[in-house]
Amino acid sequence: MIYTLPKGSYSEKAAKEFLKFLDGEYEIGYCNNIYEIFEKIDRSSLGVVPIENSIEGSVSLTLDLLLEFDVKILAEISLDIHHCLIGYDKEKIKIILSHPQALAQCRKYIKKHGWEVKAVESTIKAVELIEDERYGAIADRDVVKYYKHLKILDENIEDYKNNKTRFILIGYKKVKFKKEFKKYKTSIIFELKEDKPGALYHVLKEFAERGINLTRIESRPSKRRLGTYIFYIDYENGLEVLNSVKKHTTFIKVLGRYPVLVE
Ligand SMILES: O=C(O)C(=O)Cc1ccccc1
Repeated sequence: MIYTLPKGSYSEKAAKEFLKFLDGEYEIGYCNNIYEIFEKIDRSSLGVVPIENSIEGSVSLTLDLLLEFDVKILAEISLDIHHCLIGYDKEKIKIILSHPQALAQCRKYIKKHGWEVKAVESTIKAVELIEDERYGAIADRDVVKYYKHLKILDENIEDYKNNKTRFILIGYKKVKFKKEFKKYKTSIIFELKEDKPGALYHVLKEFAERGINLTRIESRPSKRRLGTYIFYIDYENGLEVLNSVKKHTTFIKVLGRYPVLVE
């Protein structure tokens, strides 16, 4: 099984993209939300979740769950995301529903129309909640194949061009791909040992001195005390810097070294 968000979701599109590269047969299992995907994955199954968008930034729930669950990141792909307005009659819409990421990527468009906003757990949940012409949803154009009573009322409504979302393949088992890939990334989570000037610099210095390119660095609340953080770093290629980083941290979690299948 490969678990993802509901049929017609962007995450399902990403799961189908991963399956093109994966060795072996997988049935797609549909979950209502990202948390459920992490809960469902076991030693023999995989999951696909969104992790970062070019307009809105990281999917913080995914980042938090990567710390909470012992899953590994096995691969990543980036997909172009073109949002559509789905419903009955654009002129009669009062409330817009969608996943928080989709709402944020269309913030200007929504504000221009003065609509109320309701965040739900997926773009497909949003489409399912369109009770009457007062409601509109932001989702992929293909959803009207599954919800034939609804129409595409507007297209490419995202606020900025080149809107891309990075999706990760997650699981507990090693997977085989149908071909070799050149570009690899490693993702780690760590907490700084000391809260003093230069503490983060000393970690970054370990990468800089080895000429290792960081592709992402982000801090998330530690959830233990206001003002204390954990850090997420993605960097190109290998694991060789980890022993040097470890001495500056209270803990370090290696999420995986994995191929970038589609940029
Ligand atoms: O709800 C979906 O369809 C998802 O896959 C989550 C999402 C929402 C907006 C952009 C990318 C992924």
